[in-house]
Amino acid sequence: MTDHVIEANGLTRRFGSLTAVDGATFTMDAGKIYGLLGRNGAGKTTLMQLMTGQDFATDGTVRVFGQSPVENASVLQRTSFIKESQRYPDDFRVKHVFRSAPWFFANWDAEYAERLIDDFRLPTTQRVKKLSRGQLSSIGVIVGLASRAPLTFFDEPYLGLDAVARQIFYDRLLEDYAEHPRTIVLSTHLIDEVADLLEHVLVIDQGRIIIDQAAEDLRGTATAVVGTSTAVNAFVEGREILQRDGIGGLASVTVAGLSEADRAAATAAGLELTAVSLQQLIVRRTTTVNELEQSA
Ligand SMILES: Nc1ncnc2c1ncn2[C@@H]1O[C@H](COP(=O)(O)OP(=O)(O)OP(=O)(O)O)[C@@H](O)[C@H]1O
Repeated sequence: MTDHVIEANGLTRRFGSLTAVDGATFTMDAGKIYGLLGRNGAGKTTLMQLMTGQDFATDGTVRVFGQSPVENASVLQRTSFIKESQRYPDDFRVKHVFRSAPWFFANWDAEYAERLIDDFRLPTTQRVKKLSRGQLSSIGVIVGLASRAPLTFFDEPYLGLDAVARQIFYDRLLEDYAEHPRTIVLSTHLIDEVADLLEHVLVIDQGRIIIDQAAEDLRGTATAVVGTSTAVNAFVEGREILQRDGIGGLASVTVAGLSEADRAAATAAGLELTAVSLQQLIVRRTTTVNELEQSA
């Protein structure tokens, strides 16, 4: 027995000739915040639909709480999936969304939802279809937090949310997670904004999981080496290069995996080493050499 909340094995979803999710094998544990990151069309939403039983795998398996999620009430009652494209009945007002939420979520905390409604300044008597894009997103964020589901997915939850509302979301998420640990999967393009929240990162590119690593370890996997072109080029020779920039006689080259001895050697050679942000790292890992050259 393992305590994996999710176990995917060779999980694959094809749409005709397009493979949206391609042999994904990974696990997710209880009580961790995961980032599911990748470029547009990489397969993030499709993967989340497979994990929440809203779509069927073409090949491979996914087990959620040890079972298949498809039409499985015992799994789905423990899962909250907040989607950017969530639709509500036409005549629904904001308060109706929150009144109906306890039907779907066993752990729903109505008092907490009330507090979040105040934080996000949501007008409860307003019709949902009249809400602004950001207000609609705050409904999803509140439902995701107050549902306290043991497994919560946020798929791009903040379309239209302003910077203040996004910060409220991050703060509440961390506070509530500390009191009620659960598995949270955040899919987003705003990688730098959420970087400090994430404990583990899965990066999907063209349907394949290309990074599956603790965020802490991932941060140390790339370093920019800056200095004179001659010194930088000599140092990076034979290493895995993720990005190369330069101007005049100066160069900045991002390389993978430097040991302590490498770092000491770089410093001794008069080179400067700077950390690469999670966002920069992922951009570099999911950009082809051609695209990098074109953008240089
Ligand atoms: N129902 C479908 N029928 C055909 N193709 C689909 C379907 N759903 C998704 N796709 C395709 O599968 C690929 C992955 O799409 P998906 O929505 O999972 O990407 P994503 O990583 O969530 O992208 P984004 O960040 O832009 O939301 C895309 O090429 C998309 O066009």
